[in-house]
Amino acid sequence: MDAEHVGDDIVEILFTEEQIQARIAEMAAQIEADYEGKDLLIVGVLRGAIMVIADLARSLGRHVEIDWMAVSSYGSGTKSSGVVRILKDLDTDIAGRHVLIVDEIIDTGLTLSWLLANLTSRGPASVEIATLLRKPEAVQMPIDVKYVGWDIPNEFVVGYGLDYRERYRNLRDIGTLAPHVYS
Ligand SMILES: O=P(O)(O)OC[C@H]1O[C@H](OP(=O)(O)OP(=O)(O)O)[C@H](O)[C@@H]1O
Ligand code: HPA
Ligand SMILES: [Mg+2]
Repeated sequence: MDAEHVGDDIVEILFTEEQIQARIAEMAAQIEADYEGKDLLIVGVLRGAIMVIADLARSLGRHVEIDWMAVSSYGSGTKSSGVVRILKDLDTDIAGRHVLIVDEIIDTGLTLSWLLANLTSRGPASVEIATLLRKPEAVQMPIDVKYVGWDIPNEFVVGYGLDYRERYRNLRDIGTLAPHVYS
């Protein structure tokens, strides 16, 4: 039977709402310092990054433009398919712009290494990556990531934008899903 409450299938909370907000504020301070005097375009990776972008952008006390790309490599499962598809491209011409790609998780690295190459080919002044979470043990495609919230173990996590079959994105905390949900 379906769980009634969004938190019902969470076995362990890894990061609470408060911890997430505090870490994002620290990342925002670092980004502000690094981009002082430069224009900044944040590229959010739909759909998982919606919460990070909403909170990171509001933690920045400076002007910032936000655009979105939708790519998908996971479909409905817990394993990357390795094939990245553009579902929605940027509306902005990024040539000559300082671009910061923001996502909520780097797992195998396939999505962001592909996106980094794709955006780099458009001639931006700079491209960097910020991610709230990274799984060092899962990486198949090493990438330079300038801003990382936390490195986490190789477990499937949900909440704060992260989904399993489109559910749990609206959980305020980040946690691990009970294996019975997907096994
Ligand atoms: O490092 P990787 O193994 O490539 O995994 C990371 C990517 O996978 C998830 O997106 P997903 O394709 O599930 O789309 P979603 O954001 O709509 O959930 C997540 O939001 C990252 O963008
Ligand atoms: O651990 C994860 N949880 C949810 N979505 C994901 N996409 C890549 N890794 C994950
Ligand atoms: Mg997903």
